[in-house]
Amino acid sequence: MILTVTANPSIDRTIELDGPLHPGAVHRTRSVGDQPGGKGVNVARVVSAVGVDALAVVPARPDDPFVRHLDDVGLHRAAVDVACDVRVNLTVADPSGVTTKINAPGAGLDAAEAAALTRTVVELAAGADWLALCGSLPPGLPEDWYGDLVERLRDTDVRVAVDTSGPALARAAAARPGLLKPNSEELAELTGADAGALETAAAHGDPSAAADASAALAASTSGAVLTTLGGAGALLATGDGVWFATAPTIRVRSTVGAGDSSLAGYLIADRRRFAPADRLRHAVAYGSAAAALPGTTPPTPDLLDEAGVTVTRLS
Ligand SMILES: Nc1ncnc2c1ncn2[C@@H]1O[C@H](COP(=O)(O)OP(=O)(O)O)[C@@H](O)[C@H]1O
Ligand SMILES: O=P(O)(O)OC[C@H]1O[C@](O)(COP(=O)(O)O)[C@@H](O)[C@@H]1O
Repeated sequence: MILTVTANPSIDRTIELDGPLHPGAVHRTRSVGDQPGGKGVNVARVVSAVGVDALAVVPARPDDPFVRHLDDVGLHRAAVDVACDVRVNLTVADPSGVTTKINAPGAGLDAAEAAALTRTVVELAAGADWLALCGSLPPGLPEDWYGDLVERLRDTDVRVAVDTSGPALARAAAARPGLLKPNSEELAELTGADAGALETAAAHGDPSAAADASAALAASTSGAVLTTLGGAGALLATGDGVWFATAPTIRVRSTVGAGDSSLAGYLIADRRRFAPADRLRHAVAYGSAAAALPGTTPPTPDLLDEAGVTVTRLS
């Protein structure tokens, strides 16, 4: 079973415009739709769509509209009761595929709610193969919440993956999780590299700077590092080597949830005991399939273009 934790879930509201977004202008919408979101929710939706058991832990009141959205998509969930409303995150998508995200900070958890969330995660982790700790932390959870969970679960059978950003990512990386899923900006935050330069060089066929940074991070955690590079593809660094995969050519509809789908693809492939190059191929195929879908829609296996992904071993 793959257990995901979304400490700061969201209702993802996608607004599709009929033309390009111009700050200060009046726009007309082509469509507006809501989906349950937050990184761990997205990972669990992709994993369950292939028939692998997934359970999403979220803090949410039973009568929160977010829970109704989860039920609508049939996701198995463990909702920890909290007082506040789940946030609404906005995605503004223009017809050319440019997406602008506006994320709210999220509702605060009080000390009792935070303790209940931690207890639930630790209890459920006992029955999981992977625990994916995903997304930003809401007010009320300390920056080292993910790092503490990694340390607390170190001597158990569950393997822990972390996909977050900022100080929570730095703390989690220092706790040495089994898998980290940074994008180029997060890799840059952790290693001091220039994010734009990493992604641009990789897009021009030179992933060496991102590969070196990923390998250094993997060496410091003794785990795997799956670095996604947007349209340039992704890298996998482990103690056994570094692999680079290009992304298939797609028509981008919404990149929201693309990174989460990459992580899900990697976990699905790991559950199937694929070799590293094929875990990476799967991750990229899932990420790109998600980017070709509107809003936060999770990709299904029939949409994967694995043949369009070229994997090269770099070291
Ligand atoms: N323009 C694009 N063309 C093809 N694939 C893309 C594009 N943008 C993103 N992807 C896919 O989505 C994955 C994750 O994207 P990225 O932007 O790095 O993640 P995050 O959402 O975490 O920032 C990439 O590795 C790639 O497979
Ligand atoms: O927790 P954060 O960092 O605010 O991000 C939450 C947002 O990220 C998403 O999980 C999408 O993530 P990715 O685009 O990185 O895959 C949305 O569903 C959600 O609105």
